[in-house]
Amino acid sequence: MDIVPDVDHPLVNDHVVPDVIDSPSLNNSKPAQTPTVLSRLHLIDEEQKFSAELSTYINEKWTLKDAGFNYNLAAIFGSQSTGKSTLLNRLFGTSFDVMSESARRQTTKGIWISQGKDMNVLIMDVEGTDGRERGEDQDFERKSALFSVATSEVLIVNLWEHQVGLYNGANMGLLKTVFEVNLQLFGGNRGKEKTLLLFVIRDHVGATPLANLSNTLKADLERIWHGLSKPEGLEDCKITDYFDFMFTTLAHKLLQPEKFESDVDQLRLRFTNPSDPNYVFQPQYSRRVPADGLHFYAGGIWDKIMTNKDLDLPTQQELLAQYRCDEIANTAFAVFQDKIKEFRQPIESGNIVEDLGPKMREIRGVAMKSFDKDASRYHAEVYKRKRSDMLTKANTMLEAYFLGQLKNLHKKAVNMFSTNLQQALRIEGSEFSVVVNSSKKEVLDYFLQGAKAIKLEETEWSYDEELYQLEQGLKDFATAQREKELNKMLNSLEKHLRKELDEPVGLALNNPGPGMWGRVITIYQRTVEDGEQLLHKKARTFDLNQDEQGELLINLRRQAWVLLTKKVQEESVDGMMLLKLRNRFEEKFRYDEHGLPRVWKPDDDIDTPFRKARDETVELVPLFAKINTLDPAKGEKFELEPAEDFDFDQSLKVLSETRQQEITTKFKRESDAFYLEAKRSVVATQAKVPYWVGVALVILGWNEFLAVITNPLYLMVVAMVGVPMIAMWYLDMLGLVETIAWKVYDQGYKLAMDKLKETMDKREGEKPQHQRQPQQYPPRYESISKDEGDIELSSLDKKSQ
Ligand SMILES: Nc1nc2c(ncn2[C@@H]2O[C@H](COP(=O)(O)OP(=O)(O)OP(=O)(O)O)[C@@H](O)[C@H]2O)c(=O)[nH]1
Repeated sequence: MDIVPDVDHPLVNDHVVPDVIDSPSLNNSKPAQTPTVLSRLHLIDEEQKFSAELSTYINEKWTLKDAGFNYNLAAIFGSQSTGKSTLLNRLFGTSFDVMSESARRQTTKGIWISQGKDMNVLIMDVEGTDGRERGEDQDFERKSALFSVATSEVLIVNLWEHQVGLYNGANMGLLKTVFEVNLQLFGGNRGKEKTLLLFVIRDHVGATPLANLSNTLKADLERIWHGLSKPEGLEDCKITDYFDFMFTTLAHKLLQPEKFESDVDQLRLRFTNPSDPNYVFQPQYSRRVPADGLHFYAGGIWDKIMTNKDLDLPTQQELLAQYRCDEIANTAFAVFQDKIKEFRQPIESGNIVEDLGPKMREIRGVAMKSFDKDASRYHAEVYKRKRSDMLTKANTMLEAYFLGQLKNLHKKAVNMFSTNLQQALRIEGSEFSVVVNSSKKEVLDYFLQGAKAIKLEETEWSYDEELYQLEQGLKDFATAQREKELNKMLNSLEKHLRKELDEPVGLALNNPGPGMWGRVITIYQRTVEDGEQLLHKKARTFDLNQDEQGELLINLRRQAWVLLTKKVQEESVDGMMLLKLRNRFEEKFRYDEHGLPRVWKPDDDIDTPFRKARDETVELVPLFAKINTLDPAKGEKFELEPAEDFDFDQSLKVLSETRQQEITTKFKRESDAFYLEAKRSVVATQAKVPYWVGVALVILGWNEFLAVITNPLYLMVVAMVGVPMIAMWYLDMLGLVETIAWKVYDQGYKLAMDKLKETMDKREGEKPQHQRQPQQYPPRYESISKDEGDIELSSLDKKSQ
């Protein structure tokens, strides 16, 4: 086999990642005792494909995920088989393939990358330049040079001592390529991003001092630089604008192995010890690519190189920053979203989340911190932009909760206002306007405090609109509440008015007479005065203005008046009127001037007092025709302002002409009963049967008497009819029986006549038209005159006799 491991290494198969390698110690030349896992990656293979595993290696195998900028990247260049891999393995403890001593063939193909042992340094072992294996095709050489310059801070140029000064050697061709691609990459950014070229001169036997060798190399480099065709505007640029140079030598590995080892140890310090005067990873060489973004950045660059597009590093760095910042933001945002989820349910169900402001602030802060930690390493402008995007996005999501909480605060404030108002108004003597103002202040303070607590910094959230809405809402609520309370007050005032009016007015009307309406108006005026005083007292409580007070007073007077007229109407329905008239009539007819009940004697004149009493009573009816509004106190007529739904004149009317007549008629009929009763009481005292009539009755009726008492049937009939008759006679109720009998007779007669008329109509209808006779009916009950209420006194006299 051609390929053998380095003399100090165990066997390493070509392109196979070893599991365990005994790496040399980095601090001294003795081999390390502990086996160490070191993984290398074929970053760009022979097919020029970029490995998709770089990210996995960085994050998992090399544990550089959180290294940020705290890592360095170097690449090694040089002709084939010049001990590049050997040097790297020695320097960094890596496990790159090394060619066997015997067969001088290319071992490194493409680009390999590995982490240095116990250090945050990544090393790229680049395929050696020679042209022998790839023929004259320098394509890959150029591509790999471009890739290495774009990504690495330090380029190690490996060459044998005897190659120094051979201007046309492979190394000089390589360096020319490096210079060209560097100009292509950083042409416009001169001085900003420099690359360090570290020349390692191998197999230095010591005949020519390093200073001479480096001067020769420098001269060659200058010459190459001058020979380059530079881009426009950069014709005068110097090589030192883009490169720093460092030169060192290593002893012959085979001839001076110990010296070789100690040289390597010294050289390693330049890579590992920042305080070393020749420390290579200086900040000016950094490509500013955080470790977690290297896979994207390097992949993007290789992609550009392969597609032969202009490779513009700043753009690449911006692209990287955009990609990574988005990735970082998404990760941070996922955690953020998960955390804020807990607010959703309570806010949507109308609750107020305690400490929402501090909680939102903390969750947002954690998300932004997590973003800042990783993203701040990237392109400053992009980072700033992405940070602002993320903040806006987070604020937008939180704003929904801010607004939701505001709404809930608003609702709660209104509820508090309502409860406070209700409670305060229940307290006796509390003034509405004072209660409203203090409650309003309290709930607005509550709302403002809650709203301020949830307004986060770096937002343009505003609660002004909600505050305005709340103020309006409270105002409307207070107005409605005031209206309600006012109505309540007016209702109780109405009750008060009714109480004040009802009884006195009823009394006044039950004692009808000329001064009746005067008394009623006096009662009304007194009630209104009382009501006005109450209203004035309440006006202060409700903060009523002059206009409102004036309107309420007008309403009060009208209301009292309506209540009064209602009472008058109630008192003047037929039943009440008849009662009033009957009472007055009884007073006059049944009682004497001393107020004692009258007992009529046979010689007494009943007709005259009856007529007088009835006429005087009937005279009262017209009094109820209309309310007389003459105020006795002022001596002038009282009047109320008319309104749309109130007609004062109409309200004065009590009894119409027709109703007056009806009531008069009804009353007259009722009074007849009193007259009859009076008459009957006189007849009863007159009806004394002579004694001989009794004797004659006994003698003449003896046989009949015996026939009756001996015949059970007769006896029963006599008992059934006679006993009730005797009882009624005894109780002086025969008059009533007589009245009923007459009524029954009258109704029976009417029914009979109607039936007869019906039969005759029927018969007449069956006859032909020319045979029909004009109808004649028997006269109705004769004793009822044309004016039904007026019973002829003569006929009444006849009947009573
Ligand atoms: N003379 C001498 N030979 C060395 C030195 N270092 C390594 N070699 C030998 O040089 C040969 C090539 O070594 P590699 O490390 O494979 O060289 P390379 O440059 O990586 O080779 P490619 O990857 O094929 O380009 C091996 O046989 C090594 O033993 C050295 O310092 N001096």
